[in-house]
Amino acid sequence: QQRTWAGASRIPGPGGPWGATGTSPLVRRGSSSASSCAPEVVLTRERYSVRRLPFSVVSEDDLAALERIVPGRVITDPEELEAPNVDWLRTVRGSSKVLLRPRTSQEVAHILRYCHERNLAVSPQGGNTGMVGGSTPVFDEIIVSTALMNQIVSFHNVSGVLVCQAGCVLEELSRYVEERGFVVPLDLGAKGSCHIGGNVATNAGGLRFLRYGSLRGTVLGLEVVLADGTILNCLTSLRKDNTGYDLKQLFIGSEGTLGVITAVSILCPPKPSAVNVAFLGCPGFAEVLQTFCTCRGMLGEILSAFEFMDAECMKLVGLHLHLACPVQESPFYILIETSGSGAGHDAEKLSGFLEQVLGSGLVTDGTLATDQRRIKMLWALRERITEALSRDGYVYKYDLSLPLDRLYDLVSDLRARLGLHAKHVVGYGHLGDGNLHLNVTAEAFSPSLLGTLEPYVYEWTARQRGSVSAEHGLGFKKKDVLGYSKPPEALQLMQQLKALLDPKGILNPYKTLPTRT
Ligand SMILES: O=C(O)CC[C@@H](O)C(=O)O
Ligand SMILES: [Zn+2]
Repeated sequence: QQRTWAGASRIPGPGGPWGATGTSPLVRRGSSSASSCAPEVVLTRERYSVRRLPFSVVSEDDLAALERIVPGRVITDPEELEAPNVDWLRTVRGSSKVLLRPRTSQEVAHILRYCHERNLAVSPQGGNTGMVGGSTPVFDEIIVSTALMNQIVSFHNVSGVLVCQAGCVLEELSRYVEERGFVVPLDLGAKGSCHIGGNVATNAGGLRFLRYGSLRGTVLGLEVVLADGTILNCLTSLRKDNTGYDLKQLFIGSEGTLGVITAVSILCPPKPSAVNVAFLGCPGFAEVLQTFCTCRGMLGEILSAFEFMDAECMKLVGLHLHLACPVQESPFYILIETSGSGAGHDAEKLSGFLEQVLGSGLVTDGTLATDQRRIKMLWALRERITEALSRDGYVYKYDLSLPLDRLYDLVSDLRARLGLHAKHVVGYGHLGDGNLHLNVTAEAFSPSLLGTLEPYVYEWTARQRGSVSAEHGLGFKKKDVLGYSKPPEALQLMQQLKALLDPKGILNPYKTLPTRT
């Protein structure tokens, strides 16, 4: 099986779940089949003591009926079901016995109509690259995979509007529109495996958020199949359409709990002709923030990414991925990307900015890339942190929105609090969006370490009026902490919307909304 990370690929070697150790980008997010030496993942229902809801159990008659809906695309082979039952982080595992591969929205509609009637639970699945266990079943839910729904429907080369099925892989869409002079307004480390439908269902943020904003703005229309099999065709390509409630927003970020997204219409901006990446070393977090202010002031409209990582992250990408630090060792590193339409103009602005931050001591060392190969190399240091962390052990992940001036305090605080109980406590993320990725690694999952981290991290975040999930969603792992970021009235309305759209609760159960006690 081919495994890819950020577009690069290789065949897995014998060296463990991530293949042989080496220098190439090896890991495909979304496939946890890995090699046979990978330790078994504990069943979600056991690790988290979940109670199965009273759904029907798939019978032989059901299998025959489903076979009539998607002939030859009903998968029941336990070996083939292993990977889709486990998340790519290998932290949650369901026990689904059936995976379906529809090709069309009509087939999805037939499947859901049938499951609704029979009270069978469904777990929609795209690339299975999420961070919060949102796309893997918890018990025996039927997995409905979008893998074969991978057709581009249309692309308009004046407006840049792309319409495609939900199962298109992000990187393939990027390649397609780039050949036509546009870019997809979304980019993330899992681009080689994630599906656009899953991206929209989770309202994925990613690396272009600072420039192009949320999918809530760039997704123009959606086609969604509701729990009872109704096809809701809101697949408009209009930029402006102020008629009634904006129903698509309900499904963006609903993680497959309100409907299954089957097609999307997305506005692609023109491809910038001049791209530069600067990688800088900073002496402290205060200087990182100062550099951000200076950068916004001096680069203005050409700034397209402002990412940061701490020294621990750099240590881990060096240790596990053999990526070399391109600048002098520093406590913090910043990656700045500019995207514009005039190479000369952008270069002039950038050199003025670099002169300023180096001269004032905000930055101690830096390197600049203008060619594709070096740009990719610098981005790899930031994009592949997740992969390096996964090789370090069990990873506790927190994805927080915090006020910029307090953004790193929680990392330092936890490092002191956890001491030797953790292997590494790292902080990195989309600083330009106020989004911290706080990750803690340990040799193995431990309930006591989890107890030290939670609810501490969530309480800390709530005190700052931050968000307990900036961009990864809630899925299975974070569903019970929603109340730290939303008031009880909002939670209640969410429950009511769920009951309205999915009265039997068959769509992605045990996800997004808190367990009712
Ligand atoms: O692994 C994580 O915690 C973050 C993953 C992703 O959102 C990123 O920004 O690299
Ligand atoms: Zn991120």
